[in-house]
Amino acid sequence: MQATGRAARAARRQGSHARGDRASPDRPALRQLDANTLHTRQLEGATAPCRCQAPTQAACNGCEEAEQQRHQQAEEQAQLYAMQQQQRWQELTETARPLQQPQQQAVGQPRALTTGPSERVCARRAHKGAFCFALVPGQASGQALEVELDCTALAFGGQGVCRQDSGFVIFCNAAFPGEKLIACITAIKRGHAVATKLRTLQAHDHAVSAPCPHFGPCGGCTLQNLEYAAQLTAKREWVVSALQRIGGFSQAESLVTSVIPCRDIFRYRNNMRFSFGPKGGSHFGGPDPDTAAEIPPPDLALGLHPRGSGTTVLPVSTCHLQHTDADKILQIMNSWLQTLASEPQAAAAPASSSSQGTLEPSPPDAQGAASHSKSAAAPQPSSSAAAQTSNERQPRSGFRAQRGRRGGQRGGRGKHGARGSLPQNSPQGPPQQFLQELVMRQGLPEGGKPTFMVDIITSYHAPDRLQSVLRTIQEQVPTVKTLVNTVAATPRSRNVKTYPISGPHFLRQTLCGLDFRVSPRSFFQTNTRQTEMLYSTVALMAGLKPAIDIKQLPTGVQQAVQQDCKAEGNPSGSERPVLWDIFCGVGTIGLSLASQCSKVIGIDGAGGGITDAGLNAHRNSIHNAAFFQHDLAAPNISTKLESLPQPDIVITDPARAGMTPAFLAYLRNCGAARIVYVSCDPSSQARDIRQLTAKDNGGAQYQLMPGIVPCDMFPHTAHIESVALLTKL
Ligand SMILES: C[S@@+](CC[C@H](N)C(=O)[O-])C[C@H]1O[C@@H](n2cnc3c(N)ncnc32)[C@H](O)[C@@H]1O
Repeated sequence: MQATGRAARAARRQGSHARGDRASPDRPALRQLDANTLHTRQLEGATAPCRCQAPTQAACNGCEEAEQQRHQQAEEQAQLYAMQQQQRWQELTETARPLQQPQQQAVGQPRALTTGPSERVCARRAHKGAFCFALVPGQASGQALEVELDCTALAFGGQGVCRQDSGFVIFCNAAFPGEKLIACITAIKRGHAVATKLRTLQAHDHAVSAPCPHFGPCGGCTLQNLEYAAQLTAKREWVVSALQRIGGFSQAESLVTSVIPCRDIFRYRNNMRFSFGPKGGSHFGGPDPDTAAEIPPPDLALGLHPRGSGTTVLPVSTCHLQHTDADKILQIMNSWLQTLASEPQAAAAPASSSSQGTLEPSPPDAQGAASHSKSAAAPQPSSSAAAQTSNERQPRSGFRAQRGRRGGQRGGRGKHGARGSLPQNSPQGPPQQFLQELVMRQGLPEGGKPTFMVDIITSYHAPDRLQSVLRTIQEQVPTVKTLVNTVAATPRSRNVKTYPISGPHFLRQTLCGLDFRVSPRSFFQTNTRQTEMLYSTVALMAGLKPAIDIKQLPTGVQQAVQQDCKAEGNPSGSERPVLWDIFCGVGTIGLSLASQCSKVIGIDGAGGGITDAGLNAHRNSIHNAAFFQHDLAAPNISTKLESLPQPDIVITDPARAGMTPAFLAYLRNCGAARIVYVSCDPSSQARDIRQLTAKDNGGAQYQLMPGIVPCDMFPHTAHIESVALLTKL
């Protein structure tokens, strides 16, 4: 079993080889591949991007093999868990008693545990990378275990940590330090159990009332009822703890500064993604998502996923993290949805979907008068090559509102979801099969007056069906300057096209004194103002001048980045360093520092972002920056980058997964004097730092400098950004 597990892990780490290519993954044919050539694979009824390097689906066989090994390993693990469960169960039942009446609480009704062929269900869920709900052999149907817990800490991800006298840990949702509560055990895992809060016996130490009416059931904010100062304390602790546990830095407590707080803790998000889906409050006590297809189709709702469910949608009328104008748009969309529900199906579905959008352009303004007048008549798809969505690195929460694989009627590929083909002019179906997501992005052009881009994501192109609601939005919310319609066969589809409907086909953002354009599916940091704090910290760690007055940073952070990091002066010794902006998005970090560098090289896997980055250099008259599209997770990445000028400073800002071992090995050899590591996941950051600082790991060894700076980009959510400086020994 161990050998199988190792093989599967190795296959996953390295990516698989194309047929007949096992011995030579660096063959020239493969070197030409880039992110556009990535294909998808089919796993458990859902399409997922395949990370292997085969040029086509047909050429790929390794990933399939690795998946089979992963399945086998998961099954073996599930059997092991089943044995361990019995033992854990006894430990838990000492303090537990059967739940008499399942109770409906704000946090959700406990899921009834059922007797059944638990091994089969366990194995099935384990395949998907998730664990089973505790289906314990011998437990009577409808019974769950109620336990009294004391919460002592908040774990990364926002779960309350409740330690039993024996030391056994139960993670409980919606539990906060200092709180005494009653909870229901929902899963027992290898070293811990998972519980759902039923009711509070004694409030937690820093309780405040949450202003949002959807707080509780909504899966978006999880910390809104925790005082902001306590949120910051917990977030700093997550960074410290990851460095200790995963990075192996026992003195981490003294390495991490206080958190840079966010000035505006509400209405700070410039990007919100709401889902259309079957209406649901809480997953617990509701239908099993795996068997949802067997129950009658629920009502269609627009909102965020409730806590604990990735398949149903909690209807929301407001979100306190977005601008009030975005609330208005949300309400217009919700009213429209109600009218659709009350209309007979035929009325909602015009006979032909082939006509083009005929929406009246919004009144011309300084920003987009020209494109307003022509785009509605002849919508042209934007590039379908971009591999990333605008939300690529957003927190895994209600905000990243993606439907699950089998979410009732609209999950899976469905009839329009044939691999590789994007449905056009499909026969009209019910709204459930048409509407996928509503994305609202807020721009901040020079002058500081917000503008909005509204993107309705549908499973096929039928602009007539959106015309009435888009017209209402334009009439009632004048700050909406851009309307687009993205067509994606499935929510996770990579084969997508964005059709402009009205207004300029991009958003404008002012950041660090520069003017950026951001296309509908390009990444941009979600908290624009706080991004200036983040980038200024990055600049100081790189030994460069920040865009803001350093006095805006907390005193502890100022001291750390100026003194402890000895960030004054240029580390490379050369007058103007060569700076690499790795995972550069639309080029924001590199371009904001370009005036202090001899060259800026930006690299990202998303073609759309790279195109924007080039245009951004041009619109800001920056001539010493160049941007390249490369998949930095490719095993042969070093050969693709060898022709670029060597960096003095590397700024790396990967997505949540962090960097691959192959790319980390490349970084150790790239010769940079400094690596500034920006991350939105302390765990993957700590893991990668461990790789870069390890002795005898090949290439140069880096040392982690004191003054790791957490920066709160996402108040009220269980997410934290952190910036670390590594210098070459
Ligand atoms: C967190 S964003 C950072 C963007 C940018 N630094 C910023 O501050 O706006 C992460 C970026 O990594 C890119 N990315 C994710 N996986 C990648 C891969 N395998 N290869 C190259 N780029 C990747 C995404 O396209 C995205 O732009």
